[in-house]
Amino acid sequence: MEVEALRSHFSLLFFSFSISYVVFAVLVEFLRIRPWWCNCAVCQAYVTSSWAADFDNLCDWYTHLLRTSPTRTVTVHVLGCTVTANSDNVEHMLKTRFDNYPKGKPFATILGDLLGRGIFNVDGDLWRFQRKMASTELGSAAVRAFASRTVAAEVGGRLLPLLDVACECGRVLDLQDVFQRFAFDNICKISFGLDPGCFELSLSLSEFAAAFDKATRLSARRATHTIPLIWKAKRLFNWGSERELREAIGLVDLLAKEVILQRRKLGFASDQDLLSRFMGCVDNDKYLRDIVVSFMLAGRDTVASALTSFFMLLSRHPAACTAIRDEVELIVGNSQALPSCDQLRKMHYLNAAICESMRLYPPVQFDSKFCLDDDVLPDGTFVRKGTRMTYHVYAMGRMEDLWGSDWAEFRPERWLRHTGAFTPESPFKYPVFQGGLRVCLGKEMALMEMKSVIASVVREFDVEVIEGNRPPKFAPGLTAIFSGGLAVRVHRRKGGASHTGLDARTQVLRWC
Ligand code: HEM
Repeated sequence: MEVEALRSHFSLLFFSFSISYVVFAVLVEFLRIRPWWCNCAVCQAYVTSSWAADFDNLCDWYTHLLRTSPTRTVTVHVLGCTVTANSDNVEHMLKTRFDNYPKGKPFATILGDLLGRGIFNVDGDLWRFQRKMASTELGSAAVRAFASRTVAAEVGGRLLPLLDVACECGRVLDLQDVFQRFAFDNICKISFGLDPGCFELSLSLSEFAAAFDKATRLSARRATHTIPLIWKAKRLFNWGSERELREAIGLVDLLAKEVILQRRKLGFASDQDLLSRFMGCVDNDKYLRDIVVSFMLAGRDTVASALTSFFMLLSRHPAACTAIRDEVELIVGNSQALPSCDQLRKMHYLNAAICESMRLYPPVQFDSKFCLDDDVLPDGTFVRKGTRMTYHVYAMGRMEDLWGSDWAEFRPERWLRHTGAFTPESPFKYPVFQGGLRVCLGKEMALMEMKSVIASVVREFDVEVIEGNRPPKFAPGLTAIFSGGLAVRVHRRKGGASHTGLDARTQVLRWC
């Protein structure tokens, strides 16, 4: 009887606590500056999703809004978000008034379950510590050389043999999936000193990859709610998408745990990879898990997305493909060896083609910060304290005032001087790798990785994109992933070397 009474007391207590929490959260939500309802045309189009009648992707709708705004800045009141495609505003946020535009607490809450205290999700000392460690590591000559050897081994030992096998059996490949596996292997080897082939996991790597995709997609979805209380309540009661997210993050945790375990097994004191360095000064496994997940996210989807859209564009621009082949032949000659780092550095046209492709299809389509104190942007827009301030990279690559009237054309030449030398653009006009104090730390590595893949693949294969002229549809998420992937058929070019030795076939099996 006493147990029964205790149980009903406990239930009552839990019930009252939940109700009080919900009432408290509702109050907090309503006291915020953000209106939860707004009749303006932009907010109505957002709330009712009527934009979808005219645009394939949300990013295309934002591009249209920003193009028609005289300041290239718009506000979506129901999201408490100001979006800009104005390069002066971007410089203001990322450099001039960096301290007024941190990631902020709301962002940390939205991505907190997935990224925890990893570099993407923190400000202040936690960010400075991780940035210092990572930039020392990724900037060192030894790591650059190691990264270049690793990428060459992945290209020669796994990627090219896989394409060979696909050629032989006339198989249709999802190129996006192939590049995700390739980029995942690379980031694990370079950042953690581990080959995913050695992981001892209860599920296959593709099941973990699917969980990773789901976790990023559902985390990003939180930011699209006009009333954040909805996802917070769902999380509290472990309902629907929030339950799915919790399960997916559970698998991501298992994968990160395995990475840390393997690194410990192999010993980390003498190793030079990024994770070993962090392990030398961090003894908190949850913090190490957050660091591992952030680097997986940084290195896998961004590079895979950039390579996938590159091959999609190349299939529509045969002249650019010929120009890349000519450049590779001129620099590498008839040698069967993969291009070296020095040779890749000399490929100016290829560099230009990659930048041009990411102008139209940036892997990170937009990025947000939070305004700490009331501010006025260079274009005169007033930004109230607590506003989410987003710079829209995808829209910026499509602005006539930034790129000229031929902005819609894929034209690598716009990045080349008359001498043929590559000329970079201001990172605030082209914030594909962000700019200012939090500029991407993996930029050079990513460019080397992409050049190595493209130079090696176009030399030996023709990549035919199946039904390649449809505009791509992006899956919602933190990076630009094509929903449905990119279906291709690969054909070996005359004189292309075969990579299908027995050894290579065994390697390929892991990716099939
Ligand atoms: C094409 C490939 C890539 C693109 C387009 C890209 C783009 C970006 C962008 C836009 C940010 C800013 C994100 C934010 O603050 O919210 C960023 C940050 C970062 N990226 Fe990359 N990235 C790429 C590849 C890589 C790779 C391969 C690494 C590998 C190590 C990497 C490591 C990082 C790190 C550590 C940061 C955080 C910097 C900080 O907050 O101080 N990225 N990247």
